Parts: sequence; structure tokens; C-alpha cells
Amino acid sequence: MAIALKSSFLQLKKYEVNFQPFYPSKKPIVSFRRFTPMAAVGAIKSVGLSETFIRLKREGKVAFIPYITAGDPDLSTTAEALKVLDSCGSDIIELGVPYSDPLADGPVIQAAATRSLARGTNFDAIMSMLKEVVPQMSCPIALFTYYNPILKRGIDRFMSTVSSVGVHGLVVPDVPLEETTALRIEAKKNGIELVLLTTPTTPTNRMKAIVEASEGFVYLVSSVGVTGTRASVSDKVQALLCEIKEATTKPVAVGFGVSKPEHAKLIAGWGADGVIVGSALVKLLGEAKSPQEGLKELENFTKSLKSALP
Ligand SMILES: O=P(O)(O)OC[C@@H](O)[C@@H](O)c1c[nH]c2ccccc12
Repeated sequence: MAIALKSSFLQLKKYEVNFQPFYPSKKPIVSFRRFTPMAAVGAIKSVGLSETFIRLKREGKVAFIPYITAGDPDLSTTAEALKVLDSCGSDIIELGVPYSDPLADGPVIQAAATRSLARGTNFDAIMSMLKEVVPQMSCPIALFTYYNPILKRGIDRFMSTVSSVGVHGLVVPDVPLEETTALRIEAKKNGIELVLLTTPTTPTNRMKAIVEASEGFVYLVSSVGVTGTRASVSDKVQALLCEIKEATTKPVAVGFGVSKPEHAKLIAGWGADGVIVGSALVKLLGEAKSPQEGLKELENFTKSLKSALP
């Protein structure tokens, strides 16, 4: 696998596609041109989030959902990481759009966003990368962004753009439920599943409204505070899962703090339909001595997490 990984990574470095940067005055930040023979294989059509959970339920499996930050350490490595995560059995991938004020993120993901933005990663470059990579993937991608970048671009334009590159889902952690109507209308129009989040402190009636409105799956945040690995998973999650599952038949995936295979196994045993892991993976990729070392560590850790799930 390592040799295959190395050669496909080197393949990727040859990508050269010129695109008009969002701000014409800037030099193109990244450029991709298709050299890889992978494209000759033809596009693999991935299905959406809901369909993925229906298939997994039929197979008696729990979804493994990794999160990585786009452009950390660079977009070429992100493209390769998406393929590594896909080939290691990820069922849905959350791809984070780096943002300057990630208020819900802990130090690991904040640092990843800072590194990515410092490299000049922007939304258009991420879309260009996805346009190349999504046809080579078998699992769906859920784009992860804060609300402000959507408002800046315009909700309708944002949704049509992400849909055009093959993104299936969208997670916006800081949009209040009351403001999701416009997002949900445009998302539905573009075939995008808008995932909403509920937390341990969300009042029951508000939780019920959130699960009712959420598409694809419900994101249960396991603990109060920001993202970041925890030594253990709160046993309150078991009761929260029961409460949510009494309110909806929609799939529920649990995230925040999961950093070990035993955490994933525990959450799956409590009845979760999916387990989300972010910071532990972002740390491997962003803090490795080289992109190739980060990709290798990502592959090994992803396999250990996936193997802990039914
Ligand atoms: O990083 P963690 O603790 O493993 O949690 C998942 C998380 O990374 C991902 O889902 C996410 C990244 N940024 C967020 C902000 C809010 C909610 C969730 C997120």
C-alpha cells in the first residue's frame, strides 16, 4: 500500500489545472491538471448521506465519519487524504473549509485552519480540488463550514457551487435553528443534505425541532465545549442517544472527543448509527514531518478506528 500510496501521491503532484482565482489580482494559489490515469477509470457515483445510512443499517454496520481540514498541510495532500480515507472504509467524509474565526473548534483544528489559510487556501481552490477528486471517490463528502462564508458568497450561489462539484452534505455548526429555513430551501433545491447539530445542553423541545429539520443524519455533539480529543467519552451520551432515538428514526452520529478505537466501539455499542472523528486525524496530518508520513499515519489510524466499529 505504501508504494501505491507513494506513486499515486507523486501522480497527484503533477495535477495542473489553471483556474481563475476568486480575487483576480492574486496569483493562482494551487493549480491542478489531470495527469493521473485514475480519471480514465471513469467516475464512481457516490450516493448521499441518507442512502449511505440505509445501506449500513441493512448491513448491520455503524458509519465511520472522519473530519479533515481542507488545505492542511496543502490541497494536494488533502486530495490524497480523501482517497486514503475512502479506501480505508470511511462511510462519509466531513471536509472542513478553513475559517479565520472557528469559534467551536479547539486548538488542533484552529491551528489547522490557520496553517491552511496561511498557505492561501480559499473556497474556489477547494472546489477545484473536489471537482477532480470526487469522481474518484466511493463515499459521499459533507462539506463543513461556518455560516459567514456562506452568507458572503450568497446562500443560493454557495449551494449550487458545492452541488456542482459532487458534494452531498453540509454541516454548519454556528447557524441557529431559526435561521436554517433559507439554508434548507436552497440545500433541498440543490440536492444537498443539511445536517443539524444537537448538544448535551439542548432543551428537549429544541432537540426535537432540530432532529425534525436535520437531513442526512443528526449530529449529536457528545460534550459541551469545543472540538478536541478527550481522554474518555461522557457516559451521558448513552442517555442522550436514547432520548434522540425516541424522537426520530433518522440516523444519529456522535462526534467530539473521539480519539481511540475503544471510544468508537463504546459509542457504537450505545446505539449510535455513526461515529465522527476529527481532531485526532487532523493532528496526524497537520503535524507530521512530511505529507507522506502524515498520509501513512492517517491510513493506519483510520484502519484501527474503522476496525473497532461493526
Ligand atoms: O475534533 P473532534 O473532537 O473529533 O470532533 C469532531 C469535529 O472535529 C468535527 O465534526 C468538527 C470540526 N469542527 C467542528 C465545529 C463544531 C462541531 C463539529 C466540528
